Amino acid sequence: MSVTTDGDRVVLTHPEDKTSTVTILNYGATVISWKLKGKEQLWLSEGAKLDGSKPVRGGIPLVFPVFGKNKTDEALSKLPQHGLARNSTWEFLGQTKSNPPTVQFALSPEIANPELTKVWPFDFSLILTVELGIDFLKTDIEVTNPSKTQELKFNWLFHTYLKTEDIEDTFVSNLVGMELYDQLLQEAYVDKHPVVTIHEEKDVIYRNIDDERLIQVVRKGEPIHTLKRHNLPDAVVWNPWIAKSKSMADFEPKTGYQTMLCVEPGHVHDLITLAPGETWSAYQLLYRDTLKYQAI
Ligand SMILES: O=P(O)(O)OC[C@H]1O[C@@H](O)[C@H](O)[C@@H](O)[C@@H]1O
Repeated sequence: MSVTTDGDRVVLTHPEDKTSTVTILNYGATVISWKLKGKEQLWLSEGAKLDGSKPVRGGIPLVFPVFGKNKTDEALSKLPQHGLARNSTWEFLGQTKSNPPTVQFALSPEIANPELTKVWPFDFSLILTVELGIDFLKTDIEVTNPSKTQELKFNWLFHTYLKTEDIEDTFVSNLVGMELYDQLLQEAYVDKHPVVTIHEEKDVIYRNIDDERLIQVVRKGEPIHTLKRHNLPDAVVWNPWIAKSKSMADFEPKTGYQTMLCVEPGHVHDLITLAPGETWSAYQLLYRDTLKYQAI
C-alpha cells in the first residue's frame, strides 16, 4: 500500500523502493520526514511539538498568508509570525496517484484555526499536493480566491529545514549576484560571494532569483540537496546558530544548528494579489543532482 493514514498523519511509501518514504502531519499539512533510500533528508527538532499545540519546528512548515510579521497591511499585521497555515489542521483529501504516490490536503477558513481567521477574515482555498518520487519530493501549492468581491493578498513560503552532517562543511551555491535583504543587519545588498557559508546566525532573504537557478546545498563537494522552484522568486537562508537556538524552547538539541539549514523558497518580497476567482500555484522540487555550479 503506497499511502497509509495513521491517526494524525499520512505516510507515503514508494512502491519501487520501500526505503523511500514521506510522512505528513495533518496539523499544518507539515511534512515531518522524507527518507530517500532510507536516509532522512529533513531536520526535525527533537523538541518539535507534533500534537497541534504549536507549529512544528522542522520538516516543511507552510507559511501563508504572511511571511514573518507584516507591519503594513492592516489585516495581515494581526496574524502571528508566518501566518495561519502551519498552525491549522488541514483536511486530507486522499491519493491522486499511486506511482509516484501522490496525495492532497486542503485548507479553507471553515477548518482553519478560528482564532486566526477571526483576525484575518478573508476567504481562501489552499490545495497542497505532495508527490514522492523514487529520488525526489515535490510539494505543490494552489491558492484560489473564492470571493466574488474581495481581492486576496498573501505571501507563500515552504519553510524547508534541510539536514546536513555538519554545517561548517556545507555551503549553498547558485545565489551569487542575487540581491538579498539581511534581516539581522536590516539592509539590502547584492551577494557577491561565490557561495553562501554559515559560521554565525544567518537570516537573509534572496529576492527575485532567476527561475533557472538550481539552489544547491553542498557538503564537502557533494551536492546533498538540490532545490528547483516554480513561481517562487525568493528564498530565505536561515540558520539560528548558538544564541538563537538557545532562545527557542522547541529547538532541540541546542547543538542542532550544526546539522540543519533552512532554504525556504517563497514569494515574500511583496504580496501576491488574486482578483476574485483567480488561482495562483507554485512548487518546490527537492532532489539529488550532480554539482551544477551556475555563475549565471
Ligand atoms: O520561530 P519561527 O516563527 O518558526 O521562525 C523561525 C525563522 O523563520 C525564518 O523564515 C525567518 O527568516 C526567521 O527570522 C525566523 O526566526
